[in-house]
Amino acid sequence: MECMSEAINNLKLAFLGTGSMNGAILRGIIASGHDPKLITATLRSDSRAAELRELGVNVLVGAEDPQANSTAAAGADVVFLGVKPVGITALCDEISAALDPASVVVSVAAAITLESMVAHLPAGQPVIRSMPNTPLMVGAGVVGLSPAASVSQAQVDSVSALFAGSGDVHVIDEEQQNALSAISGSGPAYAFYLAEAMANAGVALGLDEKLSIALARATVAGAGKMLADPQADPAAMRRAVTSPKGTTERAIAVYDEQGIPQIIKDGTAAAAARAAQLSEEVG
Ligand SMILES: NC(=O)C1=CN([C@@H]2O[C@H](COP(=O)(O)OP(=O)(O)OC[C@H]3O[C@@H](n4cnc5c(N)ncnc54)[C@H](O)[C@@H]3O)[C@@H](O)[C@H]2O)C=CC1
Ligand SMILES: O=C(O)[C@@H]1CCC=N1
Repeated sequence: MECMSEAINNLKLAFLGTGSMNGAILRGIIASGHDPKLITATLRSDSRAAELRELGVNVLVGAEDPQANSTAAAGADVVFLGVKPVGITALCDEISAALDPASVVVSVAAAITLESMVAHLPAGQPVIRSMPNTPLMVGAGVVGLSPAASVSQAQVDSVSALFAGSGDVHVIDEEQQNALSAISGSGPAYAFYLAEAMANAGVALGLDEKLSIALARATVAGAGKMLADPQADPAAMRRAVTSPKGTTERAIAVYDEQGIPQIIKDGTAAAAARAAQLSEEVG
């Protein structure tokens, strides 16, 4: 593992389209010790360039330099594609001539299949479909990786090690990507939604809004920290808070009666179905 961390420490990285998701991966990788001087990030406009430059990374802005993505990709060992799904194949076309045959292309886009990327990259180019999540930026993320047949085990290990400094890595069959996306890719939004709903509920119970937001935020964050233990059992932890004939029991009974578990199933099924639909539309 020490050898692997030495090997990945020298990798040159390119982040093409450095918005929320690529920005979170980049921050996680820097926080885990990667030299920012080995990283080049591109943006379409310069509105976020200053904050990226403050991290010590090289920033190229497409509006000022039409070659920005190709320049960043050239000579990079790993090239993260972080634009919206609809822009991924065009970005593959744009950078194809600049890519080194040994560079590993890692797409973070929902729904865009390996097959569609392979069709827009040079023959045999190593490419990985990934589904990360934004908590990577605080070292508490999750990512699912699905490598194409062109990717060697050593390359899978390198990309896994890059992510492993800031989160859990799961190598999965591509068929599972839409389901993983519905749970861990979108999942941070569900936790934030719960915090929002709890804050609003506190206000309805008469709490001051600022206090209610502070309570909801710290409670969801604290519960998340407890869940971070790999041995944590969410059901057992819920039961530990739920005293027989106590207050929590009443709340959970209402949630069960109103079908919250089924509602969560329906929501994640809708997210996975949307990914499949997006694959048809743009993949
Ligand atoms: N936001 C999230 O939590 C997650 C997002 N994703 C995936 O990440 C991808 C990006 O999503 P977000 O980061 O949320 O969007 P975003 O809009 O925050 O970031 C996209 C960035 O790409 C830039 N961009 C667009 N076209 C470009 C081009 N041709 N060259 C260089 N830069 C360009 C935009 O200016 C923007 O900064 C999507 O494909 C999405 O499916 C995956 C998992 C989670
Ligand atoms: O909402 C989306 O489409 C992306 C993929 C998972 C999280 N955000």
